[in-house]
Amino acid sequence: EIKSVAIIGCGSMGGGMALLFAEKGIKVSLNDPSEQTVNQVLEQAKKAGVADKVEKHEDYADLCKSLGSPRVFLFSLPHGTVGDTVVENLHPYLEKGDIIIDAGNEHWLNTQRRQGKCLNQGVYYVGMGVSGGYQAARRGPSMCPGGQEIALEMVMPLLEKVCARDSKGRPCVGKAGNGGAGHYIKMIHNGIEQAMISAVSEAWQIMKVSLGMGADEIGNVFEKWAADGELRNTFLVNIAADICRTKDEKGDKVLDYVQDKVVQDTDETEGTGIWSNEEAVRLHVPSPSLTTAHYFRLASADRAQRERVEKVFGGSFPIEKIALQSAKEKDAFLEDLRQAVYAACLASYVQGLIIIDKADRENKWDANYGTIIQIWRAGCIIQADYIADLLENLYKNEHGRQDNRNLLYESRIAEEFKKTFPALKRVVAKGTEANSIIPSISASLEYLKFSNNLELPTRFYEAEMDYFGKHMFDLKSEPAGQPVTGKHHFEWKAA
Ligand SMILES: O=C(O)[C@H](O)[C@@H](O)[C@H](O)[C@H](O)COP(=O)(O)O
Repeated sequence: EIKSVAIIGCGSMGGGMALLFAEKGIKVSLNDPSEQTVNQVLEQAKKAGVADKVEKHEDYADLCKSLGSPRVFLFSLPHGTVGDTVVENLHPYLEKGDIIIDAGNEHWLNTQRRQGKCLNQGVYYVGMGVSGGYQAARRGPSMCPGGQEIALEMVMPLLEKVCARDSKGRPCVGKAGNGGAGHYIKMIHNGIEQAMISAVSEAWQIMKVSLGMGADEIGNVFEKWAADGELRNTFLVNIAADICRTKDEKGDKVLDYVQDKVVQDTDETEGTGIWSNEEAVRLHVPSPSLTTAHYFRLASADRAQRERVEKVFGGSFPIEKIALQSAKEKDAFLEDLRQAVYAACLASYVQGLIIIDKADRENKWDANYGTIIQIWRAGCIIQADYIADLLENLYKNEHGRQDNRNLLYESRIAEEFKKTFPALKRVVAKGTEANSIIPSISASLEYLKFSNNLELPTRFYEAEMDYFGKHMFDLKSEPAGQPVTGKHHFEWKAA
């Protein structure tokens, strides 16, 4: 049984997990290049009454000596080369059977590379997505470990001690799959997270600007949405109500002085938001809800550019009121808005899970979809009870499946989209009329429209590409899925 763990990287996530492990009786050895950061955790450990369980170690030799067997090292580090440097510096002190758990938002290819490298030394390397933000790291996060079966088997009891649990008390941790599956699935979680946050934010602005509602009234609507129905206990809707109501010590609404930009280093080329969308494109998975949300984030991040463009345009396109004649009409529109946000959230899940399925086939991770849904049931940012129930039932007996797991093939999913489609369309129609900014909600509508249509305007798209590029088209008469496609070209010239 694992009774001790070394935490390398004691920032908000690592520090939170250190205290959590200590509270569960695990002996914790801390290491972080910043003395101040380590001392902060030691201070918090004192306050939490677990000072006897937590100690700091400046060098790796000392850190390794402090651990019982099997020795477990948990990394909470920024993605990129830092992880390689730590593995390199730990290398001389590592022994056969040691286990490294990388709990950062690392790129799955880096994880797989390090898994291979460490295995040469008989050291196991688990790439684990940890979700729920710093609050969850302290009280019990959702965890998505992937890697060698034997290592997952060994660490699971430790992780189940500290993980989030769902409303039925079930642990939100499980074997996500082998290789880099754990970090890959967390990466896609973050892509879905961005799309859901975008949809909730778009709904917020429609209520605030186009319906002229006050912060408390909007907070009440979010609370109502999170209490029951398709958005019940959706984490991002739960916190949306809090955000609308949060006041500072002077009694001012904090949201009122938050700048409208999602912080993103404009020269940042890494990060789960970027990678998840690169994967969508690379694997040919149409994921407009995810990708649009990411572009929206990028556009927001470069405020200076927006200010300059606003000047060139002589102002932005004014967001207008949505004319609603009565309280009854307003309630009906708010209900449409609720369904539209739900449809955008479900579309994000569907797109994300199709990406995971394609990558899983490519990398033979033997990902377990029932487990993925259980991991996302609580403690994580995309937690959404109704969607989890829906998918849990679908994935009940998923093992041994042959065909690809495209959730759009599921009649149960089709029913949900058909049910919400009219409301989603009305919101996009009224929102577009009022110049509301609804990139993810409208992208989700387009996604539903082009995903089941057999007369797409892409016929003309292909004709244009064949006209100038000899792109070779299929014939309408040829059944879809023909082994060889694109056999026909025509020398287009107006007769
Ligand atoms: O589950 C979580 O706790 C979040 O998904 C977290 O891991 C995520 O990375 C940041 O919220 C996004 O931040 P950036 O996209 O700015 O890295």
